[in-house]
Amino acid sequence: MSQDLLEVYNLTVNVGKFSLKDINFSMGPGDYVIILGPTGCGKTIFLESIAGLRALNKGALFLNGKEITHLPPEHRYLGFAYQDSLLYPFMSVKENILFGAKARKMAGGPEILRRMEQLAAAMNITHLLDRYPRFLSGGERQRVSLARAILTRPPLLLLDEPLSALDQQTRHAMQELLREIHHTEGIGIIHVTHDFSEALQLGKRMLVLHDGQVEQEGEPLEIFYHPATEFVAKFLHGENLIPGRVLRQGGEQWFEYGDGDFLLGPLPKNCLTEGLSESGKLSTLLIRSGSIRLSRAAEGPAAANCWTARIKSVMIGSTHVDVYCNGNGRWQASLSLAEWQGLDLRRGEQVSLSVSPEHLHVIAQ
Ligand SMILES: Nc1ncnc2c1ncn2[C@@H]1O[C@H](COP(=O)(O)OP(=O)(O)OP(=O)(O)O)[C@@H](O)[C@H]1O
Repeated sequence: MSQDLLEVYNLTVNVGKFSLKDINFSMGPGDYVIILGPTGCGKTIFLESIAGLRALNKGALFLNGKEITHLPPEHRYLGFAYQDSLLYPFMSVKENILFGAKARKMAGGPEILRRMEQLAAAMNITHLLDRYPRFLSGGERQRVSLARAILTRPPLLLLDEPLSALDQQTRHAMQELLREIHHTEGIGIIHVTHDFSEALQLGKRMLVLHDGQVEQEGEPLEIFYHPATEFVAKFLHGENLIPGRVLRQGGEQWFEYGDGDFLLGPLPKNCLTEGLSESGKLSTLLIRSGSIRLSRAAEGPAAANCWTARIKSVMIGSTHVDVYCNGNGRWQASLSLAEWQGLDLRRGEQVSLSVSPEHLHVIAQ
């Protein structure tokens, strides 16, 4: 039986008025886990608790089956890269990168120097090795911090927004490098980010934190299309969130909104929080903007899950176009630039909007 790399039981940490509350979590040796959440939800405190930089008020931590709850940080041998780098100002870049290895009495050998040079080359910081941190840009400091955290091949790497200061091109290159390091070296990674597209690029698993608690856990795309709560839906920019009620008709369930004037469905079997249709409770429908089809206004009787609307505004991006429409509510549809050009539509024109039932997702309020 393969052992978990990290097990977290009922982790509770109080810092001033803030608390991380009863977090339970485990990950295998090769897992890449994303921690996502708004500012102040406790992402850094969570990483710091695992690293041993914050004492637990309650709970226990195990690394490779061994309890580390009370072990000092330097005996946990984890890698940690902070968002703001935290490099030692009186050490050169090279000395900073080698610092962790030195603390573990690994420095000096040709092998560790070769690895340092390889990492520096991969991160494009070879030319900076003799510089001091104050003469580096924010993005350069982040790359040095990452090289320092990875150098000793820790079993678990904790990354706190490690790519936030990088321009888009360097960020993509570093995401690629992180993926490669994770793949080839089998290092487990917990990566904190605000950026959902980064979560999609890197993580197979994601924890969404909210106010010190785990709000939802799962695969990033699954959470994107099927958020468990309104908070998660809104945090992941749920474009079309419509208040209404779930109705049972025959053996099927439908979503009624707009004071009972409109119906969408039947709802897919897997999208409901239990008992919603029986209780008649207010709930919220989510339709992702990419799941709404937009076409020139159709003639003839309206089909199921198809309605007429008028284009209110259009936002043209480099790869896709967001079209905002009014009709049976307010809607945002997202099209590829090529699709939009093919339709040749303007603001104020009438369009048909439609959605397939499998793209309807209901959240309890
Ligand atoms: N030393 C401290 N004393 C009191 N409160 C603190 C202390 N350190 C952090 N906090 C508070 O704990 C909460 C969680 O902080 P944390 O840094 O973990 O948030 P975060 O999710 O990492 O935020 P961000 O995305 O902005 O980095 C915040 O409200 C913060 O103000």
